[in-house]
Amino acid sequence: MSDGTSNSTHFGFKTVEADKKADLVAGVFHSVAAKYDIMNDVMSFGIHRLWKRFTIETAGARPGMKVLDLAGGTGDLTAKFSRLVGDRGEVVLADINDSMLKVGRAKLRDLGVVGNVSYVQANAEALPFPDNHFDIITIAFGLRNVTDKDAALRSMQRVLKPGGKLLVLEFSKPQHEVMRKLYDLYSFKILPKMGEFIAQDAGSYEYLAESIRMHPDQDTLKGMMQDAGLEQVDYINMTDGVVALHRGYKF
Ligand SMILES: C[S@@+](CC[C@H](N)C(=O)[O-])C[C@H]1O[C@@H](n2cnc3c(N)ncnc32)[C@H](O)[C@@H]1O
Repeated sequence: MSDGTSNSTHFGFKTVEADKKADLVAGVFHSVAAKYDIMNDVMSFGIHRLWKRFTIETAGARPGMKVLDLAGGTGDLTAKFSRLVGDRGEVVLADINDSMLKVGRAKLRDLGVVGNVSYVQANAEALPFPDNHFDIITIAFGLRNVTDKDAALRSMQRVLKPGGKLLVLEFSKPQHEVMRKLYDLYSFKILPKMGEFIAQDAGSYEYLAESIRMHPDQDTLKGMMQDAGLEQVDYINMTDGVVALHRGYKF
């Protein structure tokens, strides 16, 4: 999100020129791509699988639907959607980063997820799809990395079909002080050390912790989705609000 008064934005806790952020984010994901899946399991103690499972259940994908897994990375959601929409359906895994797309495509092929999945390198801020195209759009742990989040939400609203649903799964604000303190301790003291030990990359995991703190909280994101034209927007906190699933419709 630009700060509105200048051409600057946040990259974690740093203030950077808005047009530099995408390259900095690209550096992070080129660096973590190969170890992304193992790090997700280790860092979240496997809980990211439950957050994603709940997202899939909330999406309500049915045979024949068109689904966009935006910022889809290594394709955890795509794999599940592919089975749900079946041969008549279509899943597009879109991501700005070719390293993440390559890891995702190789993983899904190994899992036998082929036929109804396509891969597109795209920036969430300017989606290369027609208006009113998808029944469901998900963006999981992607939005906080996007420079212009408002433009991205407008772009998602544009490509959603009338009656379609947008789900934003993202880190958010823990609801209780005790949880906030524990979470800070974990994020700033332990997480970068795990990143160094497992992926030899403390910097990327420092960015992860910082980018989470800079991301809009539950109600701010809800307002941003409404401003982008989404309706009946609500959210569900998971793990005390460490993560929230926001849902909005286009009518
Ligand atoms: C933390 S990963 C999440 C991957 C996957 N959705 C998941 O939940 O495991 C964030 C992804 O967002 C992608 N990304 C960052 N900025 C983006 C943008 N502007 N447009 C599209 N994808 C973007 C990154 O390349 C990365 O693959």
